Amino acid sequence: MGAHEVDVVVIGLGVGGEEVGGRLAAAGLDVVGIEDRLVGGECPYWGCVPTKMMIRAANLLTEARRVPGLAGSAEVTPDWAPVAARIRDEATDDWNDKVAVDRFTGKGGRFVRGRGVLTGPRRVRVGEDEYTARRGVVLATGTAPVPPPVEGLAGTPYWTNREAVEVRTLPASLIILGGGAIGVELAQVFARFGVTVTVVERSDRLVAVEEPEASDLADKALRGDGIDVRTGATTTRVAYTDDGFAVSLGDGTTLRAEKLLVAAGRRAALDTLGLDTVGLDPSAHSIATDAWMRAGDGLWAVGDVTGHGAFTHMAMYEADVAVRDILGQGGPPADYRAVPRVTFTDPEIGSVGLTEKQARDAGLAVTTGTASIPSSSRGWIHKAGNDGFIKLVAADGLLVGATSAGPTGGEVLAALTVAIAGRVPVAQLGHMIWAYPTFHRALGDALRDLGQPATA
Ligand SMILES: Cc1cc2nc3c(=O)[nH]c(=O)nc-3n(C[C@H](O)[C@H](O)[C@H](O)COP(=O)(O)OP(=O)(O)OC[C@H]3O[C@@H](n4cnc5c(N)ncnc54)[C@H](O)[C@@H]3O)c2cc1C
Ligand SMILES: NC(=O)c1ccc[n+]([C@@H]2O[C@H](COP(=O)([O-])OP(=O)(O)OC[C@H]3O[C@@H](n4cnc5c(N)ncnc54)[C@H](O)[C@@H]3O)[C@@H](O)[C@H]2O)c1
Repeated sequence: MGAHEVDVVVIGLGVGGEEVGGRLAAAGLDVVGIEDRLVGGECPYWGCVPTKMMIRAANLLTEARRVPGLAGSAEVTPDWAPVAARIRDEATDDWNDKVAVDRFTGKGGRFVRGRGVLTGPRRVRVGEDEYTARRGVVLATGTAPVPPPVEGLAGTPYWTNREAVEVRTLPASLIILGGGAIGVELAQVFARFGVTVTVVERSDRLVAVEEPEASDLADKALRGDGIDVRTGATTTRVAYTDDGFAVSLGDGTTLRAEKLLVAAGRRAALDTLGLDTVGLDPSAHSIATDAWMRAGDGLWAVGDVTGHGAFTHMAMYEADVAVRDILGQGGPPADYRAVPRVTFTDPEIGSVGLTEKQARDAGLAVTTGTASIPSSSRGWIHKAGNDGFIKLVAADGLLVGATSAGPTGGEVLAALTVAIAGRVPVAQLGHMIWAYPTFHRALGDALRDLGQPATA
């Protein structure tokens, strides 16, 4: 057992922890970074990066299928092998983090592979070693999938996003429990590669955290890909035999498939972190932080564990705030008014800030404006695959939320994010020049619908 004194200990070197640890080490602090799995975290190995490679491949297939009527003919033969190879060779190094560990130690950080546990204020144990951190400890331990409490599910070989990303040979059929971001993105990927997919969603709509119009669009898109979408569905039982999975629903239906993917939400695993030793609640859903990501004296938390939105850009943002606080560099504290998020279905669903309902529930005097992408100039030109819309939510002359769905919905979202973050008056947005014929020019239509005299 060794006792060590350092400046900062970072527990969890995923997206947020690697950013904090690397930057503090590069600034000259004595930093120990602890990671029990792979440095880089969920995003590069089982999350954003490989799933977006899968989506890129699936969308290529669909674009080729849209050739007839627009550009001739195309014969499309899906093959998962190049996708599986790309995930192994280009994204994950076959789930080896040597490059990431070297990146961290190259900045001067000291790396420890193991499970870090708080043992008191500014104190962390990993294996036989105990670290005292002069400046403090940063918690960046992310989230893990939560299997729903469905009879028979535990103990079956169901997939999480891990197995879905690692698959080499596609199953013939797949049931997905959960129609949130993971569920809808992966449903479309596998369906486009020829897998028979059923999505079972407990609430009455897909991507239920988004605007109802976005849920309708996702529903239409998934059904258009031949996916069997069951919303408002209660899963009562799961059984597994050599023939595969049988999922019983509350309406008496039994669904069968070769594989079952559970994408029913994720949660921070806080109960084994030793939070009680620093006066925090180990049974909490997330770690409460102030605007400088402080969770206590000499204690910071960043990324998924803070519960501000499980996104890589959020982990990076909060990492930056924490680093500036630890180094005493000042600058703006965390501001969550303009958090963008993109569900990478085809069409992409981007959103920022509040939904209409959230804004009304907050007591704001809300007005909305919408525009249809297929009726915009660019949408009409685009034709096949042009579905989408823009919805603006305004109050007191400012945008407080927006959704941008369409072929490049996530990219169009950038303008709306700037407008909300920069508090650009909607009157000013109405007089802006939007390039013709871009997808983002439909913002002018939505502003007109909002009552702004947008340039025609
Ligand atoms: C399938 C999928 C697709 C996604 N797609 C997107 C996307 O397109 N865009 C987007 O913005 N976000 C996406 N996300 C979310 C994104 O991956 C996360 O928001 C991001 O990884 C959060 O970073 P983090 O540092 O908070 O946590 P993580 O990346 O989860 O890292 C936490 C790390 O802490 C380690 N750890 C935990 N406990 C301990 C301990 N006690 N000791 C030592 N180490 C510990 C873990 O092993 C892990 O490596 C996706 C997620 C999934 C699952
Ligand atoms: N593009 C992106 O940015 C992206 C992509 C994937 C994941 N993520 C992040 O990862 C997080 C986790 O993703 P997720 O999709 O697992 O969670 P989620 O919380 O977004 O969605 C889970 C869904 O499962 C449903 N559900 C829960 N229990 C169920 C049950 N028993 N039967 C049927 N449905 C059930 C919920 O109603 C919900 O709609 C997301 O919230 C997101 O922040 C982001």
